[in-house]
Amino acid sequence: MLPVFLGSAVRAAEAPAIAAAAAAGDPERYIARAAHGLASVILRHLGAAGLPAPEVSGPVPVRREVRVLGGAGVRGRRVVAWVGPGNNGADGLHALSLLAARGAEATAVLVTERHHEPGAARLRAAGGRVLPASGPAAGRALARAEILIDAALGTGANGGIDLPGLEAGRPRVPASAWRIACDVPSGLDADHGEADPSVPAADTTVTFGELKAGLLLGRGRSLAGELRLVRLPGLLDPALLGDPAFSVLSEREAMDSVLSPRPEEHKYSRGVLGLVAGSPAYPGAAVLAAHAALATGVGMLSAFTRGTARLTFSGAIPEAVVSRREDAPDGAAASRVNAWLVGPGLGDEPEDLDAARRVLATDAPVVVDASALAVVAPSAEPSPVPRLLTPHAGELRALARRLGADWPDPLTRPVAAATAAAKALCAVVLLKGSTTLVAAPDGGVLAACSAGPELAVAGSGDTLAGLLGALLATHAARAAAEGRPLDAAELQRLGAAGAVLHGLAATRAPGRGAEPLAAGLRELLGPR
Ligand SMILES: NC(=O)C1=CN([C@@H]2O[C@H](COP(=O)(O)OP(=O)(O)OC[C@H]3O[C@@H](n4cnc5c(N)ncnc54)[C@H](OP(=O)(O)O)[C@@H]3O)[C@@H](O)[C@H]2O)[C@@H](O)CC1
Ligand SMILES: Nc1ncnc2c1ncn2[C@@H]1O[C@H](COP(=O)(O)OP(=O)(O)O)[C@@H](O)[C@H]1O
Repeated sequence: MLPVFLGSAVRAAEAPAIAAAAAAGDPERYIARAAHGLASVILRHLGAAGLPAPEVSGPVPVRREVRVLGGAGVRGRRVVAWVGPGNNGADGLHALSLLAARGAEATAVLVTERHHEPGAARLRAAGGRVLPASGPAAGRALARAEILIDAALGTGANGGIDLPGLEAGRPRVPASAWRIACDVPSGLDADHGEADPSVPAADTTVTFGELKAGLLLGRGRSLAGELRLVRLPGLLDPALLGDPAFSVLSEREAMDSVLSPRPEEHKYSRGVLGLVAGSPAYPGAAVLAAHAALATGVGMLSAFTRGTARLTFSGAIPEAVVSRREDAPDGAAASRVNAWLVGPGLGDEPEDLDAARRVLATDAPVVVDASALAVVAPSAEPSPVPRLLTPHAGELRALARRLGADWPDPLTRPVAAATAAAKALCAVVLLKGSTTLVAAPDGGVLAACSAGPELAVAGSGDTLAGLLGALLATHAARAAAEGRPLDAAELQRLGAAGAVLHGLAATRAPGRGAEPLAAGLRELLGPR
């Protein structure tokens, strides 16, 4: 898991080391190291060697398009940096001088009058140019740029960007230029990912010290592009850094959460999922959830649906045992259920909501999705097995309204919103979005960043719900065999794993829309 911190926490945690370096007569110690990391990422991208490897992480487990420039080597490459007034600009100047020393045609475009003079002097000494943004030479350099480094503002940015040089230069950069942000795209809020329309988008962001939450939340997810982390050992004071805002689950960790059946297992020992879903108005959601559960791997699917949805469901999912809705959760077909999924296409008639309430009153693990969220009530006590709730931002807002809860807004403060809801409801709350956050009642948050916008289709949430139901059922069965219940931490991890797998499945799906996602999941997980 990769920890992610608020940008403001990283900024606070670097202050003592920076002050100490300055007091020791070495004020540029960390700037030089950050610049070395930035230049090294650019050189590697160009297939050029020349700098000893810094601590650069491999790609962060966040779904991105990686842009590759044609050609090889750095010699003669036209690299231009927007350079601002603070240390971010200083990083850019130092990185440019490293590239200039290796033969790049390096140009700093000063977007403010104030800038880091030693960095500018070093760039000139290495053969690079330093130009004011207002002059014609800067315009010409920008118009020919192959690589554009955004070093205008870093974590010291406050308010909207007011950098006339940046504003004027932006339209003149060729669309083909590789845009690389130094630490954060200029003007992006590094805590929450808020950004006004003036924030320039990057293809790649090279960030320093630790990953900043704003790069993964809100607009940051698309503005930051591919992420590279350059660690600067000794820079950050752990006491000031505090706990991560959240941690990103890797693909490997997600894949490892899927249990393979043991040779001696039978359908009941493997895990039975009780599916309370589908209604005459929404028969398809139950089918989508069922396909995803079967693709993830359950021993048996016991579905409880009503009206004409029963026929639709039986026809589509021949291996499921299909019962009447009123038989959940007490009928014979429910006796072996290890975990429940309630909600996809459930409907909101009184009988639908009654069924959801009955399932929530059991002490089996349950995924609560879609309209079943309407029966969730606050709880002072955790149930023996916590619930996994799967709202998107709109559903979480509706839940807060119904309960009269004063939770932060899930769109602008998703980490705080999911955490507040998890605490108030004593449940694991999986807040769906382009970055999906999974909060546990004890306050820890995990994140899944594998999803792309192709998941923004009706029915993809039903697929996620089925996937999550299968993970819960198989793990609950395994835990029961070991004589223990699933705890909140396990449920949270399974929630995050499911969200990561959902995003990965979309990359393997044979077509667009929600229906092919289950095939993508089968392809991803192989026979289980
Ligand atoms: N420190 C280190 O050794 C290390 C730090 N690192 C690097 O330092 C970066 C942080 O540097 P930083 O603290 O100097 O802040 P930075 O983001 O460059 O800008 C602040 C300047 O911009 C100005 N300004 C602010 N908002 C503005 C606006 N809206 N419109 C216009 N101007 C605005 C602001 O002016 P002020 O408002 O204070 O008058 C101030 O002059 C960090 O992101 C990383 O890249 C790495 O090298 C690792 C080691
Ligand atoms: N822009 C996006 N990028 C990545 N994932 C997305 C995006 N939009 C939606 N998703 C994912 O798609 C799913 C949509 O779920 P939901 O809104 O419940 O849809 P439905 O109920 O119609 O099936 C969620 O898992 C969400 O995280």
